Amino acid sequence: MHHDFSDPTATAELAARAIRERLGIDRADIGLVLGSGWSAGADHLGEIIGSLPLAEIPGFSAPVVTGHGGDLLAIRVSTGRIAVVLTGRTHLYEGRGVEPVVHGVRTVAALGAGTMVLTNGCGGLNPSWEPGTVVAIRDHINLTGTTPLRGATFIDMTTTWMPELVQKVQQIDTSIPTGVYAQFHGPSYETPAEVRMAGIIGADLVGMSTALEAIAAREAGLDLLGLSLVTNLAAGVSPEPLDHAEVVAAGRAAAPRLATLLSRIVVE
Ligand SMILES: Nc1nc2[nH]c(I)nc2c(=O)[nH]1
Repeated sequence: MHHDFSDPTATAELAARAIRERLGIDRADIGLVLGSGWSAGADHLGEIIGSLPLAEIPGFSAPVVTGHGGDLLAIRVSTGRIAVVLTGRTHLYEGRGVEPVVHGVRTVAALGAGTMVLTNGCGGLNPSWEPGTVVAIRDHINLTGTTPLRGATFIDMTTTWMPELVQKVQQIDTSIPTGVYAQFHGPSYETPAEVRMAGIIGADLVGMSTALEAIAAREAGLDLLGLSLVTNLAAGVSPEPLDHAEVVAAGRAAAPRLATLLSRIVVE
């Protein structure tokens, strides 16, 4: 499939055209990326208009993380708005460069959407945030050493994570705290020392996605909301070593609540 990112905007337009033609929609109002643990997030959003394997859309690839959907869904929510849902994402650690990582965000913008919801699974630094805790991202720290921006694109990042959308989430569910998300390159999890560093520089969450997508969303002028599912305590926060089975179990247990939360955010 098409993986020419010499002109990322043109590739996003190609992807948007393929989605319009194949799914019979002329635009989208909101885009969502479903990260680890959020796969049920699309279940109650509305009537599925159609779906496409990501690998069939220009610029996208099948996810390398098994168990992650790998489709793009178009859904008509009850208000008549169109949601485009990406049930998989490309991570920086796949070594394809930064453009494929943010291609989903740019494609959603090319479809005319005004809002982007990025969800992810992550490690938590706060010991009281048990696996299954949902945290609304209020700011991020990009520790990847790269960026999707090229040239003199000095964009302001002050309100990258739209405060009004964070407030909306907290009105929907007052138990949801806010936090600062730090993106590491991955694919290794952090060492305890790296987790301590992340805490010292102000992070509450550590992950391997989302910050680069947020930069692209800011560049595209999308209103952005980020929701993290704490699937594990970050390395060193608890004496237990990281256990992938625990990550999967925490995501599965939280799934019904996440689906309800997303549907209320999208519809209200
Ligand atoms: N970097 C990082 N990414 C993650 N993704 C998940 I799920 N848990 C973690 C974690 O503890 N650290």
